[in-house]
Amino acid sequence: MNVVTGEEMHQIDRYTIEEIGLKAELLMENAGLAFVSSILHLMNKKTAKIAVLIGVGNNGGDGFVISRSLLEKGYQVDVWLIPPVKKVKGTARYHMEVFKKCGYEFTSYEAITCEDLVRNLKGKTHVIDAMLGTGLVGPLRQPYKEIIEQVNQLECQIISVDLPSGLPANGNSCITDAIKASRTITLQCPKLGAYTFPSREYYGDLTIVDIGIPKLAIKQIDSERFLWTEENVACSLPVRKPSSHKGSHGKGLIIAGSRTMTGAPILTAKACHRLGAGLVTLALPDTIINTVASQLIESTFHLCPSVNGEINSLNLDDELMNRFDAIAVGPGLGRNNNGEFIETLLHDFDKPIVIDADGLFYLKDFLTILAKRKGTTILTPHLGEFAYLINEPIAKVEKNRFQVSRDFAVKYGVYLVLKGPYTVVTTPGGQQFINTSGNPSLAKGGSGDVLTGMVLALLMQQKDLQSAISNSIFLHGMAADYLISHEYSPLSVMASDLINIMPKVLNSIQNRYHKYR
Ligand SMILES: NC(=O)C1=CN([C@@H]2O[C@H](COP(=O)(O)OP(=O)(O)OC[C@H]3O[C@@H](n4cnc5c(N)ncnc54)[C@H](OP(=O)(O)O)[C@@H]3O)[C@@H](O)[C@H]2O)[C@H](O)CC1
Ligand SMILES: [K+]
Repeated sequence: MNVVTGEEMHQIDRYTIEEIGLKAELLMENAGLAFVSSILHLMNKKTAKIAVLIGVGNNGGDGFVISRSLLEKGYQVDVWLIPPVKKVKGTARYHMEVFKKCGYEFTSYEAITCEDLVRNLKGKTHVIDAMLGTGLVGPLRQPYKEIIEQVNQLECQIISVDLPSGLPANGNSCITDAIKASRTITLQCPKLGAYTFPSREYYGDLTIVDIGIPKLAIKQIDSERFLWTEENVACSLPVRKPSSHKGSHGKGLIIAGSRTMTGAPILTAKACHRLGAGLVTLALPDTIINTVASQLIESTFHLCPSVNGEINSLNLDDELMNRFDAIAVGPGLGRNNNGEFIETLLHDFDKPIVIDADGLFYLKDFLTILAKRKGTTILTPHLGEFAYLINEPIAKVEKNRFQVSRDFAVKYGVYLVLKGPYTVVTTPGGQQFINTSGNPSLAKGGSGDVLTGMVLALLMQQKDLQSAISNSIFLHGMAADYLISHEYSPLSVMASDLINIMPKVLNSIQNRYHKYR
């Protein structure tokens, strides 16, 4: 599913209307009806008292269709038109006339004061925000500003049409005043701002509804941003052939661990086994082998000479190294040596390498080598690690995370996994895939180590690397979602729980989508 900017959405609308010939009035009707179908379950017809706030443009036009549809169904609805009536034009005007001809009325904000409106809204159970949508330009003007300030203080449910009014669709501009919705029903394509912070916090729960825009119109924009959903995972997870053997599912090497971080290699290796890797070897500092090996019965081990309890060199000749199909390096390595073995890997190993955690810390010194590397490289930083890697403040990375991660991935020819809420995977070609699973229970030590093992496992089993990476991230988040919907709280989930619950997560996805198997 494409994730679009406001401008891209307008291009899609234009193509649908002008080239394909679907009438704007019909699209608006579809939009309003799809919105209503998706909220009916939230409203009790006997007790719901609904207000619809209608703006000057087509978002307001959707509001007229929504109001008519709810009134036709017998709901109690008060409708408020915010701009002067004469300013309502085009498709919105058409639906305003239809609304009136059906015998319904609205109150014009022009004729009353803000206090009158607020008094009325205080008695409502639901306010539908159809004031402003993707056509917002610049800082919010009056009278929307004063109305939005008041609406945000109400205690009722606020449901926004397409996006919360006052919020820029693209998310990265400065937010002054915007509706703080309890729920947003987005029309056809999710907007970029819904996956950017702090913009996302204004959306509340997000639902995306189909309003009948043809796929061909969406293809025209040549967008490079997509959502990666459960359905994408279900259709692309590897299926084992009856004739397969352990060599068919990859031989992975994990270079991890140090004297003070013995848990990281255990988590990474266990997660890698759990997601189906054929063989997993752990390269560890020689001093911690007993501690780690006692927790891992499925892995084999390679001992590396250590200094200060951290790996100092790999002690792997080319032949030995090239027996592996992929390598993951970084979890719990420590930062007290010079990390020259990372340079060796980048030079000598031409198959996929996943670099995480302290591996990324060392990588900063070898970025020129990274840019020249022929083999595939996958970097999995969180915001802080990425900000350090590119020498920028965290706040700047957060605000422009789509742009900065794209710039980096294209410049260095890597797959960049920028972790956090709505983790973004950027391919070396610049396409971006936004993850839709997960919850704040993942913000805990060890959860990144688990993800690294999962990425390593799937990339050895799937031809398409982007699917392999996005699937690992989705399953990792889905494990956290599964846990908190089954008696865990976001406080209690531990990284090892993600690994332990994975069989149930895989089963649930495979059962639900058995048509793809
Ligand atoms: N996705 C679809 O296919 C469909 C979407 N629909 C809905 O249409 C809106 C987008 O409609 P549009 O008319 O382009 O935009 P808005 O509804 O946001 O209104 C734009 C007008 O708002 C005024 N404006 C702009 N910026 C500000 C501001 N900062 N402060 C106050 N007012 C502002 C301005 O009007 P003026 O008269 O004041 O100049 C703009 O012209 C989309 O979001 C969907 O909800 C269609 O229904 C169907 C298809
Ligand atoms: K809106």
